[in-house]
Amino acid sequence: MTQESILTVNAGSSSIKFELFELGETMHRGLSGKLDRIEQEGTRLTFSDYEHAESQTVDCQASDHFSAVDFLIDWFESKEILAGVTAVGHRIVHATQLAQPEIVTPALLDELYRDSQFAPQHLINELVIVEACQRSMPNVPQVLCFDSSFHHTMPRVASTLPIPRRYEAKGLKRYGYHGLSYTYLMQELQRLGDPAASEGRVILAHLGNGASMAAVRDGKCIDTSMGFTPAAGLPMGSRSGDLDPGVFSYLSRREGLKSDEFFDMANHESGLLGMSETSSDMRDLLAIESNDVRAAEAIDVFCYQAKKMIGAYAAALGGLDTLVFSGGIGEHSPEVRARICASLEFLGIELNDKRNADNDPVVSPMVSRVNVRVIPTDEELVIAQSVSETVAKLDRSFDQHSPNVSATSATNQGTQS
Ligand SMILES: Nc1ncnc2c1ncn2[C@@H]1O[C@H](COP(=O)(O)OP(=O)(O)O)[C@@H](O)[C@H]1O
Ligand SMILES: CC(=O)OP(=O)(O)O
Ligand SMILES: [Mg+2]
Repeated sequence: MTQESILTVNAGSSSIKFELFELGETMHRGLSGKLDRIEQEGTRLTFSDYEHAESQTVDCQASDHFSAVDFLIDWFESKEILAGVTAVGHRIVHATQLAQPEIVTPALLDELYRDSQFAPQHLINELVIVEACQRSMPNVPQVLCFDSSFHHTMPRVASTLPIPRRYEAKGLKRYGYHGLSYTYLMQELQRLGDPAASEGRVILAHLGNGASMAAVRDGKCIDTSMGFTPAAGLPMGSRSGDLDPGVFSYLSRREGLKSDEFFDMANHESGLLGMSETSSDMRDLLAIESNDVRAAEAIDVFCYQAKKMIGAYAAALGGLDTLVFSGGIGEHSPEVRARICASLEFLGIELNDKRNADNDPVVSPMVSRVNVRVIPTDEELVIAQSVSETVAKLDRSFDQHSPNVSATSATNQGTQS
């Protein structure tokens, strides 16, 4: 019998991650993988089974995101991965209004395509893969899980952009992203028994290729560093983060830079990559910084801006109880955590060198005013949980209206033989 499962899809600007959660009495992790380096040299698919953790790699001949999606769906079908899939969950970075996961409808897809300029590097890529999954699994519910939902609790003082009021009616405000990661981190804080999870002042630092922070008071987000688009806030792998608006007007007047060129510069050529002129990857820069002043400066700017953001959020929260590092850099780099936290003792932030070097779950000393934690994020689990809850709700409403129909019985008849 085919194993029933939920498929999660997390499409980013240059990668698509997926994972199967097998359904039984409890959910079990199955196959997972990542198609990365999309639109670069050497696009490849790496996958592994949870049980047999050794990963395998397949080369992918894809010139753009669209052909990479086709490649992935063909690979799923060739491996008969989709036959048991009863629901698919997608990470969608932006939805202007929606606070809860939603089952996709044609009207919702149209609305998201209309809004795609809110997150131009992400949203189109994500919607293309939703449609590909719909074509391949026409009878399977596709659940959209929104990054921006986590930040709906932000007060107006944090979400309002200081530009003429008329633009707000057109949707120009600060939305915030990385919300699925933040949802997981708050869930973990709760599970670990950290009292600040429900009552207290928490800063969550998701430092990956994209980087942001969120300030959370009594379990609710009150501010976050990404804003109208995911290009705002901290410097990132290749995104600038916050920029003086004068930079665009100056470059457009002096160098004739067009808005599309400015977009590419700020999103693809800036951040660690732009400052180091070498790489957007923190590991590469840490490896060469002792001999390369540009790499050293790029890391310094990244850590300095992160430190300032912590100071700003401690002020917004009226103090700090817990600081969480996550994302590829936050989880794996003792050096970056140490540089960010240096001289923040006045806020109660201290690191224990040994624990920090070991990437321990708690990297602050045993007795410390602020708990400094390292929590590996798990956006996939949040997506799978949301799918399971959303489909259960759908089942209940089917049960009320039509007792013989069940959404979870809708396995992928489109690909089953
Ligand atoms: N051991 C490490 N030390 C420093 N940086 C690391 C380490 N491992 C991963 N990283 C960095 O994490 C970043 C990628 O983060 P990740 O969260 O995996 O990215 P994505 O946003 O694509 O999900 C890269 O800059 C990478 O260099
Ligand atoms: C929203 C965002 O920046 O996501 P990522 O870090 O996955 O690029
Ligand atoms: Mg990520």
